[in-house]
Amino acid sequence: MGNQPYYHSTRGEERCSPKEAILKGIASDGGLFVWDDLDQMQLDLHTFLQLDYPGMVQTLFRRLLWDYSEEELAACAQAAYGDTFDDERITPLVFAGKQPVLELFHGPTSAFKDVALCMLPQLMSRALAGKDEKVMIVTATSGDTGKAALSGFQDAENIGITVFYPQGKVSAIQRLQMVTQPGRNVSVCAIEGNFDDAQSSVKALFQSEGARRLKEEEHIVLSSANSINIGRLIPQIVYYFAAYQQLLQQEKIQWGEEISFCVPTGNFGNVLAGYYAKLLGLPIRHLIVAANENKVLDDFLRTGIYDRNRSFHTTISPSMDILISSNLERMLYYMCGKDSEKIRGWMDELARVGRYQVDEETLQKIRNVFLSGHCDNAQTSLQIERVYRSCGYVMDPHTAVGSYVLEQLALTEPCVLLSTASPYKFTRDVLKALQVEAAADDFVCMEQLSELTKTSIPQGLYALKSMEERFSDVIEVTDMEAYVCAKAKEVLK
Ligand SMILES: N[C@@H](CCOP(=O)(O)O)C(=O)O
Repeated sequence: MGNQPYYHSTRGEERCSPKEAILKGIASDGGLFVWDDLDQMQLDLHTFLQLDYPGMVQTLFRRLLWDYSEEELAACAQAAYGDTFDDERITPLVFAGKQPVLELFHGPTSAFKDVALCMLPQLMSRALAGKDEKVMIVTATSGDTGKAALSGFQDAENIGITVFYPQGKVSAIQRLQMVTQPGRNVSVCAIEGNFDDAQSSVKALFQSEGARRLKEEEHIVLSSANSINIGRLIPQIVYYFAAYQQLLQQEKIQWGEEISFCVPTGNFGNVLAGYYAKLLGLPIRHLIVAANENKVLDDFLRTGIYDRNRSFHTTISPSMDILISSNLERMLYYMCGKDSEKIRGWMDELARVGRYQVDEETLQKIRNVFLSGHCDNAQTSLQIERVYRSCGYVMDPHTAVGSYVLEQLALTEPCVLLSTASPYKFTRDVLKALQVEAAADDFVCMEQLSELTKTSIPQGLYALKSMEERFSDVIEVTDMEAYVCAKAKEVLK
């Protein structure tokens, strides 16, 4: 395979081709798949930035997903981005006053997850083709991934999907988006616990007796639609380049000028994609990790100590209510000199005592790129209001967290704020922030917000009004393994 990137576990030797890594989702030792030569595969920016969005996707994937044929990549790009987004730029760059904002929510479910989850099912189906196996996708969500994954995998051949969300800890619209999902191969279930409980149990499931038996007896393998799967992560790299391209086109920056990105962060997948874009040659100065009250990452970036032993806060930016940030492991891998033993040690400590401390050299390298800050609920609301009053731009609470943190840092270089979801997914909290008395009905709230701000309600969200709720299961975390095994047999029979 020459210089082709073989993916291997952050925690050891296990190696896979791209298709195998996508099918597996997570390595057998619990680590995440990475490729070592990422920083030696710089893209030719002059050529790359001339391409349209699908062209950038194909060029990048040709490098990183080398076992897909040209025909497969072209078909994947067409299916994912042909006519699924409501803006032909896919991720349009707009301005809130002087602040550049990359809107990532123009896909079918109105969250940034769509950019990758319109693509992952395409990649997964082609990786599965010709195999005597079926795949059960198991996904944990704190609100946005779940719906985007359900929508992307709906009725995919030989693939089933189960989504677990924390009961009472997602927005009303996020819940409705999931529990009304059509499709013969989908299931949705609430768990008694928080996102971390769901995600940890999903990871453990891959090593479980249930998974072993599904594979042996039913030829069903488990995979993931979370950003632990490299097939989820790679499509997200592209929009960092798209942002740079649009800034150049709008003559806001000079060719080669370094810029920064501010990323509302929970599971660290989105901001990690930005780091990968940097390693691939995009002139990025800083990546800003913006946290809500669950500020485990902000504390880590300040002290080098990752400590999840703290209270879990349920906030108005629920998709970021996370204390175990999975993809940090991949960033640490690159920053600590690609030392799997170190990673294994830190991740073992995290699992055993909920805490680890990185060495000073690694921390310095990290802080050279990553800055951070946090924002509480009250500041989030105030920020939504302040931005709206100052320039008429209406942002969702996650984007507002980023906006607040960015303002606190007062950087000198141009910085793009990533807007991760439509405000209409969080209408009640946005109206409250704008000092409007919200109606009891969520769809009237959408109309109120639309009237007030003269913005359009995303069709997919308003359509929920007439959709039937299909899923009402609520289970204990300890029952997740049995639930997935039963659903896999049911939907993939
Ligand atoms: N913020 C996410 C949590 C899962 O993150 P992912 O990027 O790893 O899928 C959500 O909204 O579900």
